[in-house]
Amino acid sequence: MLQDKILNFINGEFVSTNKWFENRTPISNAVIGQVAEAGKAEVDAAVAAAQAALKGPWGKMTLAKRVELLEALVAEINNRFDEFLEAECADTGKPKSLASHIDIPRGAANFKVFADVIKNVPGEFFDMATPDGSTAINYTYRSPVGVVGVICPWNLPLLLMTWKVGPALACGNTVVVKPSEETPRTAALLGEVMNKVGIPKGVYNVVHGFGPNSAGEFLTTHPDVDAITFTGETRTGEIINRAASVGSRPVSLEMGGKNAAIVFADCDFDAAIEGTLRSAFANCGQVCLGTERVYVERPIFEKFVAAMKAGAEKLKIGVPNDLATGMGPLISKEHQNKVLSYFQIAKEEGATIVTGGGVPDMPGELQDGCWVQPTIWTGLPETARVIKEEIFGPCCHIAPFDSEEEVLKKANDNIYGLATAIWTKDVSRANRVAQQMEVGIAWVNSWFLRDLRTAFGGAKQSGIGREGGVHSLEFYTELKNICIKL
Ligand SMILES: NC(=O)c1ccc[n+]([C@@H]2O[C@H](COP(=O)([O-])OP(=O)(O)OC[C@H]3O[C@@H](n4cnc5c(N)ncnc54)[C@H](O)[C@@H]3O)[C@@H](O)[C@H]2O)c1
Ligand SMILES: O=C/C=C/C=C(\O)C(=O)O
Repeated sequence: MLQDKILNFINGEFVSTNKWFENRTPISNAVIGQVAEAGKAEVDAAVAAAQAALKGPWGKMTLAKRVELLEALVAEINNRFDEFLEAECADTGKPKSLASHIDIPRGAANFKVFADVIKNVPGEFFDMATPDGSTAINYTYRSPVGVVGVICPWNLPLLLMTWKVGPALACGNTVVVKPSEETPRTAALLGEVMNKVGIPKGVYNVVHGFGPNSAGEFLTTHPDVDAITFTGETRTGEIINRAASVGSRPVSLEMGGKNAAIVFADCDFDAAIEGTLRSAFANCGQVCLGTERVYVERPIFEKFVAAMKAGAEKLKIGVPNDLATGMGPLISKEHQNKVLSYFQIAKEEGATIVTGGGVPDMPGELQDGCWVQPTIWTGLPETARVIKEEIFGPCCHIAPFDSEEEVLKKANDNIYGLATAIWTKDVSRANRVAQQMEVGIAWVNSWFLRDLRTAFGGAKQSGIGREGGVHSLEFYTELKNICIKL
């Protein structure tokens, strides 16, 4: 059953306020709930609870017990899998077939992987000679950074939130989470799970609201927040980076992308088409790692465009519960307007519209939903805005190329540097191109294939820092060197 009132979660309790905002489902744009917006007072209370928890039972807990609790979280998320699925699909409109494979299982896996990391990570040790002929030993010790402010986007709400809350808790921190105003449900539901498994009060807190002059700003400018981790747009990340600079607090930023796929003529054609269709249209194109620029070696260009067109036109646009649905709606009317404005810009820039470019006909109440067609363009110059700017919708431009040098230059000519997908059977070339791509993540003959122990993050304006596996420890712990003269 979906809740009609979505509350803040502070110090182990669900907290209402006297200011509410609407929770809408993008499949029809209907209001399906009301969310209690946290003001300064609630953010203060959440941060104070998180500070207190650091000094309480959580701070004193053994690593073994913490790991046990994280593993209990995994089990309880899995117990309540269907509720998480329902909540995520209500907020986002994404197909259940997608959320049941990606969003919710990763919500659980994000706790498991960091429980394992923290159990197994070794420290560093150096033995040294001292000037007086004696010796000293140096070893490292990791302490939590403290209260971590977690600011989340709406595209993969539970997945991206737990990708930060998992390592934060594994390392012994406490958190105050600000979910996106578009997708408050799963963060609130996780509060119930925290209580059920016995995570001490104040360790996990959720404050709902917006960015400027709301919970987001109150949280990131709060002097008792010790570190801030953010996923979202680059422009918002810059504001958060400035907020974090007050008090010199550590910040981790996972931001926008304008990712290029590079398809060589020797690729496994069917695999390249399947992967590129997924990377352009999965989650209605609302994946930071998604492909919006495709470069295809000229001998297979026409064939590739035709196969992409056929694949896009086969995608069934529909509601979450329909297992045949291949693509849901965009997140909101505001975002639909943004994406449609780029569809218009593409026309004005002189693009050839291979397929899509508008709003699909939807029946009944779905007419008011935030739908757009999967869209493919060709024929634009590299300077076009739809090739330069992140759109975050189900669309891509496909351009031919003739040489490796040319395609590398084009693919790298962007302010973003998050991810790439390279399609070729030539392993030497794959390695050469991957090394020269200015990105944090390079996939070869795959896309969104995630081993959670690997480093994840962006180059250039796509991010600062890396999270994942032991890399997360760099951000979520304070590394201390202890030197003992013997
Ligand atoms: N690199 C990655 O790992 C990654 C992953 C997912 C999404 N993204 C990016 O996220 C974007 C889509 O998400 P979005 O639209 O929710 O991003 P957004 O930047 O609009 O919002 C993200 C969060 O920041 C909050 N926020 C906004 N202004 C704020 C302020 N002044 N102070 C504090 N908080 C503020 C929002 O309320 C929301 O919770 C895309 O650009 C996408 O590429 C990046
Ligand atoms: O939309 C962005 C997707 C990010 C994915 C991850 O952060 C991940 O898989 O850990």
